[in-house]
Amino acid sequence: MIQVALQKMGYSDSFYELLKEPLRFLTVRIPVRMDDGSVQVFTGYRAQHNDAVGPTKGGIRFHPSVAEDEVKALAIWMSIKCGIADLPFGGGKGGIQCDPRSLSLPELERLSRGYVRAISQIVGPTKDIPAPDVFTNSQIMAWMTDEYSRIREFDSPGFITGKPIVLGGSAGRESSTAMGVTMFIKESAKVAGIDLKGAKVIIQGFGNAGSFLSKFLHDAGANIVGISDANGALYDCAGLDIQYLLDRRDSFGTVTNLFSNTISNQELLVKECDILVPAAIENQITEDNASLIQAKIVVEAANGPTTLKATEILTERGILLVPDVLASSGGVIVSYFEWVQNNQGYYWPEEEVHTKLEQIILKSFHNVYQTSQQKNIDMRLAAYMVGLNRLTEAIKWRGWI
Ligand SMILES: NC(=O)C1=CN([C@@H]2O[C@H](COP(=O)(O)OP(=O)(O)OC[C@H]3O[C@@H](n4cnc5c(N)ncnc54)[C@H](O)[C@@H]3O)[C@@H](O)[C@H]2O)C=CC1
Ligand SMILES: O=C(O)CCC(=O)C(=O)O
Repeated sequence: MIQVALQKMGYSDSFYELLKEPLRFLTVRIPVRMDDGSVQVFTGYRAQHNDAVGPTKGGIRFHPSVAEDEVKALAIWMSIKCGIADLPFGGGKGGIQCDPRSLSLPELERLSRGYVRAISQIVGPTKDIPAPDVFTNSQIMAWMTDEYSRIREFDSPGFITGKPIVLGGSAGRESSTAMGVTMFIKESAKVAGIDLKGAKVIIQGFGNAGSFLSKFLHDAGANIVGISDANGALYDCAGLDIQYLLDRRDSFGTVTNLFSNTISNQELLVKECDILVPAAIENQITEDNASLIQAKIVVEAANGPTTLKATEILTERGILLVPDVLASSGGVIVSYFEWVQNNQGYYWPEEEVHTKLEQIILKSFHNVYQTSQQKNIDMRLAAYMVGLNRLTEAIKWRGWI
């Protein structure tokens, strides 16, 4: 995508050579004392895609399938995402190969602190600012802030975002990814001529992004007919009882294990709906199921849920696809606000955060949508062209190319 976008923008191959890989990539090994006295060694990564625009920024994922290529791709997507929202950041991302669901809280704390010790040389408020992602949360950000502050010997809230409010977190950050997706859904429903009231919505993933989203859309009058988690999915064309599901989900976004009438994640994606929101992991909509998707709009809350071949199939079928680098930007936008507030030591009320978030989201959506209309290209390619603009300009001004 980067190559195609750069060619369309008239940039030389040198730009692609520079941007096709992260500038820096660190692999670390983290020894953790387990509760039974044994030591387990975990592998972690931190990728910094490009810092021409400013410090790199992006979440940390704890998941059994975290891999080098995945972390690199996620860091590159963060550069595009920050570019579209016009934030003064490049892209970064981190991850630890682990299953936090099988760790005790003390083990999780030791692992989180060990990771910060291992990457502390290359991160920091003016270098690279992490945040939550899959299976990480504000508690983990709090331990990480504390560890980093101890290493540096001063309180450093600007080292990481997604913190609890009492440690310098921003009002609205926890629900910001979903709030952003909700705003994108409202705008895309308008251009697709869909009334959100009564629209049937399927959401894959019931964690931070998916669960808040189900609440916001339900409150906006949409009918949530399907949800899922790592164990399975629930579908009811008459609509699910969202409040009941929210009350019963665990801290890892799992709820379907309480039901016997579940279907698989793959079955859920092709069920009847108006709006489909993948909000879990990568590579869920592929050439195997893209022709079976029944939604009129697909809004990617997750990073990388749709392959490029599937993007082509959906576009040919006239389905409006709002790509990840645009649709999931609410989180990093409010993370930027959190970092700004930490740097100022002055904190904004939630309404101010929402107003500022909405301004950026509306501008981003219409920039990308208009580019796609004017150039007759799909929203993903348009998003890459908009997102690469600031980065390529910064590279030129710095004289790197
Ligand atoms: N948390 C944030 O601020 C942001 C998250 N995202 C993206 O949104 C997606 C979801 O992230 P979060 O909600 O933060 O994570 P989370 O850890 O809070 O929730 C993840 C959800 O996905 C489900 N899941 C995990 N593995 C799965 C599998 N193999 N198949 C189906 N479902 C599975 C989990 O059961 C859970 O319901 C990810 O792609 C993440 O990168 C994007 C932007 C910001
Ligand atoms: O909030 C952030 O800084 C990054 C969020 C993130 O990892 C993402 O948008 O994928």
